[in-house]
Amino acid sequence: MGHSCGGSCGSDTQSSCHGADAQLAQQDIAITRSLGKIKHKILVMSGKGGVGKSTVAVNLAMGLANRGHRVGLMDVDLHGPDICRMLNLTGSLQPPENPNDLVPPLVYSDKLKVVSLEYMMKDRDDAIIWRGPLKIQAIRQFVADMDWGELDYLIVDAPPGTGDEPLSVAQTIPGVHALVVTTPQAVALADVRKSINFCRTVEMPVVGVVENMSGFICPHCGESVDIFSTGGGEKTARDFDLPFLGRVPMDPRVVVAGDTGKPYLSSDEETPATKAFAAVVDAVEQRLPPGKSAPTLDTISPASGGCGCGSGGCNPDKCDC
Ligand SMILES: Nc1ncnc2c1ncn2[C@@H]1O[C@H](COP(=O)(O)OP(=O)(O)OP(=O)(O)O)[C@@H](O)[C@H]1O
Repeated sequence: MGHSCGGSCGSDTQSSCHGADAQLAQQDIAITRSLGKIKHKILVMSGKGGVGKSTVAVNLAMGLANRGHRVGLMDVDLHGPDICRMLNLTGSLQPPENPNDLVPPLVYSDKLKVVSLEYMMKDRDDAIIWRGPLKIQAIRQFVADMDWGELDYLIVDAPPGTGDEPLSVAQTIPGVHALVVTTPQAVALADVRKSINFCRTVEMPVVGVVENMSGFICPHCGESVDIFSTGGGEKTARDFDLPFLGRVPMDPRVVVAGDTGKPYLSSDEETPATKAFAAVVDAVEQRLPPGKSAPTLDTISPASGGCGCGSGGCNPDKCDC
């Protein structure tokens, strides 16, 4: 009969516990190998569902790729993976010829590669009912197995909230920065503050806040109507001493673009929404320049003295106030 392992792995036997440790260590090596040639990794987060996180992720990826940067887009939203639909990508991931090789992502264009956890489902309309540890393991495996090659940016779309998926990404992808998407109304802003505090807790630097669905531009008279109010995202960014990356208005063409699988930024049309998305891309490029490695927590989310005091948390290692 086997004896219980004294560690925290919950394994029945010491040998299987050590086996699991070795497997995790192997996976860590594979993750480092898979992510080693990627300059910047950005996790697109939101406190609340339906605020346009996937829309921002797709258009950010598209905008960066349009400027000639090599971009990867990874959908780890197990419960509602939308990225492939938004890009009209219908292919499936092909296993490499040599089973020891990494899996090539789908190719959207020569500058944009895409993978989605959707490809782990037998039927894309199936609902996923997985407990936390299984989700964490799936995300680790997914990151470890992908052959991204050299990239300037990897954009990761996670489900809303501060659950297992964003936590797994924060813990699995070294050097990842969060980009927080919100809408301007008070209920969304309350949730976004939780997201920012989550980032502080897991020590994930925040590249900035985007306020989506900020005003509706009437297609008839061109006047802006503040359906969900406006300016709340910018104020929240200011309150937390974080960069504000821009405000994207509501535009029915954004919905059509997502539903028909043509990212809005792929159109040549100049509208307030395309200009706003382009401004967000400018801000990301400026804060995380493609030719440079990622700045540190202190430079990206400056707080008083760099310690976070007065803006949602204090890191005692850095605090001398
Ligand atoms: N600026 C915008 N103008 C008009 N519609 C928008 C805008 N941004 C997003 N939408 C629409 O809002 C809906 C929700 O967007 P999206 O799926 O990107 O949100 P999400 O936050 O990723 O959702 P989920 O919580 O399900 O992951 C979609 O129909 C999308 O087309």
